Amino acid sequence: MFDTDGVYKFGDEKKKKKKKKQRNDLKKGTMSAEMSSGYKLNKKLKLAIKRSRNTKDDVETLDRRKKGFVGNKKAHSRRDETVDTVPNWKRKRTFAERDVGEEGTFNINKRSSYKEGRDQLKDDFIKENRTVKGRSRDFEISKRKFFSKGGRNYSGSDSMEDKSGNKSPQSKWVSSRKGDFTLETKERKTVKRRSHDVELSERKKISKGGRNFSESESIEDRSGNKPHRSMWVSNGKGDATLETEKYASRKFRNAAGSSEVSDGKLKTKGKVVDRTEFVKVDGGGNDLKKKLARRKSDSSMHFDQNQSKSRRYDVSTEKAGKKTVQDKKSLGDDSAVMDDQPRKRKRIRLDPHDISNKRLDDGIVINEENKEKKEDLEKDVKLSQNAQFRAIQPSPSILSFVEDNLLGRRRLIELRRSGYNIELSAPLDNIPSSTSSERERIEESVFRNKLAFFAAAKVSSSFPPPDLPEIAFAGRSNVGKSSLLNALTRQWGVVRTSDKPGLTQTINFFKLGSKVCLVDLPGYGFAYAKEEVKDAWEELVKEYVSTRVGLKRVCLLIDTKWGMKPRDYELIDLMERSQTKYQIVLTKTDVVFPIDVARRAMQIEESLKANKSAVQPLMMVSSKSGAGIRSLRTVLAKIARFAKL
Ligand SMILES: Nc1nc2c(ncn2[C@@H]2O[C@H](COP(=O)(O)OP(=O)(O)OP(=O)(O)O)[C@@H](O)[C@H]2O)c(=O)[nH]1
Ligand SMILES: [Mg+2]
Repeated sequence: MFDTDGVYKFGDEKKKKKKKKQRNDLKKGTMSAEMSSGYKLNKKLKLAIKRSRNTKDDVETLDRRKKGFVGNKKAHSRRDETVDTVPNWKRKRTFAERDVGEEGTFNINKRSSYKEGRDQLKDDFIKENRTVKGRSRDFEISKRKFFSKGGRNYSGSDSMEDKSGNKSPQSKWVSSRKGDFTLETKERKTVKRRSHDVELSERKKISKGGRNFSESESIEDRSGNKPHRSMWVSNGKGDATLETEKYASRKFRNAAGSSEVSDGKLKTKGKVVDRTEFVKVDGGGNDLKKKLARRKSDSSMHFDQNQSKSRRYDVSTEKAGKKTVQDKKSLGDDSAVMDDQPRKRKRIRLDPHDISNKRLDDGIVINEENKEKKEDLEKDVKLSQNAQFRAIQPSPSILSFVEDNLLGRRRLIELRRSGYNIELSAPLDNIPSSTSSERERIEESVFRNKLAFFAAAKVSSSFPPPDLPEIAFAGRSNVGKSSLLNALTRQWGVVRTSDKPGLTQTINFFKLGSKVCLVDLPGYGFAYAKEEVKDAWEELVKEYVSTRVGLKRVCLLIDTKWGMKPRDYELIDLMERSQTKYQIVLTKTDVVFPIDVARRAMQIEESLKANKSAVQPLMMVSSKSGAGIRSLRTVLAKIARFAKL
């Protein structure tokens, strides 16, 4: 037989007899199925070996091909397809065609040409078989190119499409390529039995996760073709194709035992994105490939998320263990999700079982609600305080006092209309309707005396002897105690002032002539000082106001804007207990409206109605504008005048 020529030349007589017996058994049909398949496979392998050795002897091969062109149209067409993929073949075929056309030697022998054509077909199969095993990278690439190029030329010519009933253009494209299916069949035959079974079981499990894979399997059964390509085709979507590519690459690795595929994209096995690029590159001019390329960017994010999954998938594929199946199962699920709802991948999918988001949101809502409620309550309290303050109706005496002394925030035009010289720094300290360009003299002679500092005490033991009646100025820090001393005496700079609370840290004694002593006390409450220091100040002040002999009056200064504070009440209680006379002096009245000055005065008077040591009337001053200063001088001058030690 021609197909055994060259094969049995290398064997001895025993082998020849054995082979002959096998051949006869095969012809008669007495050989077992297992022996038959082994015999056929062995024969093809030997043919392949021979052909690989004889690839360079061109003369005989050319003659065979020349006859094959004539005797077998299918072989001709097949060779025509593959010629594009192998440049050497193309060159040889062109030479052969030219010879055939010129010499006309192709109608020599019909039977021999038929045999030669069949031989050529088998050669093609074997060559392709070798390629699948990974021994020819170039042919692998060219085969892929051929697949991508030649598919559309045969569109609709395959009966498989009709059997499967798949109307998708992708299925047409693939199923129409009959040669592809044949190749796949050959590839699958060369795959090791074990890996083949594993792959089949894996594919079945993967197909359970996605509707499209199930459809593809049904198509396979009906068409009778290999499920691998059917999957690739019938999914009709880029994701399914990716799955197939992964599957194909795995199969190549398993079949050939080689991890080196010539395409650089395939070398990065674990990355599905790269395989997508591979499809994109190879599928030039195909709509499906364009879709894949378009959808690559959409699916890349999803793949990136599952990248670690894919890596595990590849590693575990080699092991073909239980975990591999689980991973593939999950991968199949993902692909099924992508196939079913590709657009939903763009959305941020919230896991309904993920309680963290839900609780977080709920918590935020609850907290916000609580915060809003608290804010509302606080606002209500504040509003109620403000409402209460606004609801205060000052007495006529207080209102008249405020208006007479131009207390509260006033415009310059008001001051001018009232007869004050607004050119002076403290016009309200001037005499109204005065024609003098200078300030009038202080009406109280006591306050015309020079103010002189003579003692400072941090502790009670440092207090100077009580030689003069004393008038002390107490109050919170920054309330304006030191400024009031300067305003009363018009001697600016004698007592140091600052906008920072806590400047006065000792009890400072100032003699005002020989009649009275003015005492500047350190403030209490907020101040830029350590807590223990402030506590010491407070204790010193309390000791002074409660024990100081010669203390005739304590001017308790209250900021008009803020009113009485708890520490003010503490000092008041102390002075009440020690029966120290004290008089409330509202300061900084120039920063609030006149009506609010009157309200604050009314409020404090009402709160101190029952206090026995509180001296009426409540005084209202502004060291800045000078409002109420004259009235306060008058009150304090009486003390100095009538005070006795
Ligand atoms: N607008 C306005 N500001 C004032 C008035 N009295 C004082 N000030 C300012 O309030 C700030 C504090 O004044 P001080 O006299 O130092 O207050 P203090 O009570 O002595 O403060 P301590 O010594 O820290 O306890 C200074 O910047 C003053 O200019 C006033 O009647 N009106
Ligand atoms: Mg001070």
